[in-house]
Amino acid sequence: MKSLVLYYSRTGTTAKVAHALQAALGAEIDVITCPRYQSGWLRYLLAGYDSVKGQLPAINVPDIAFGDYDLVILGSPIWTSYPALPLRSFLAKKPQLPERTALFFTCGGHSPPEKAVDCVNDLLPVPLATSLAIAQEDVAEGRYIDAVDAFAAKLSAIQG
Ligand SMILES: Cc1cc2nc3c(=O)[nH]c(=O)nc-3n(C[C@H](O)[C@H](O)[C@H](O)COP(=O)(O)O)c2cc1C
Repeated sequence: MKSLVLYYSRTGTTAKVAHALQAALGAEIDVITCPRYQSGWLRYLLAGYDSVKGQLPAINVPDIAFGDYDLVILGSPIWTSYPALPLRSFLAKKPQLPERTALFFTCGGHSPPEKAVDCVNDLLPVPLATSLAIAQEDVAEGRYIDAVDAFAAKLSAIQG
């Protein structure tokens, strides 16, 4: 079974979870980048402003045939209660994702992830197989490995 973890991360939290998930699944991994929000406070404010406006940024996406995978797991932070704009830009391009697509978010923990999960489901032709949300604080303090392992076990069962 061929699986791919594809993530966007502005400050490294989502990247940590993505790499732990890759290791747990023996998956391939790749990244979406977005120069517009790269680093610093001004870029943070811009990310928040654009997110409220729903203004989708230019992104760099790896040149991969996503449909060739049995399972693709998307990863992203939550911004203003929604998926971070670079993931929304990616989904707006209507990539050919496999039927089994899953999702994880990292978040500050001050807004429930349901709205962001619904937003991704609205942008996909087939509903997500499953999803996970992990708080940034838990990642920073190393309390995410059990959740990632449980998620990986669930994903392996989905893969069959
Ligand atoms: C512009 C912006 C808006 C955010 N909005 C939310 C939010 O609505 N709810 C929440 O729980 N966290 C929010 N966060 C916090 C991020 O989701 C959290 O810090 C995440 O783990 C960062 O992931 P990263 O390090 O991979 O970029 C926001 C962060 C940014 C930059």
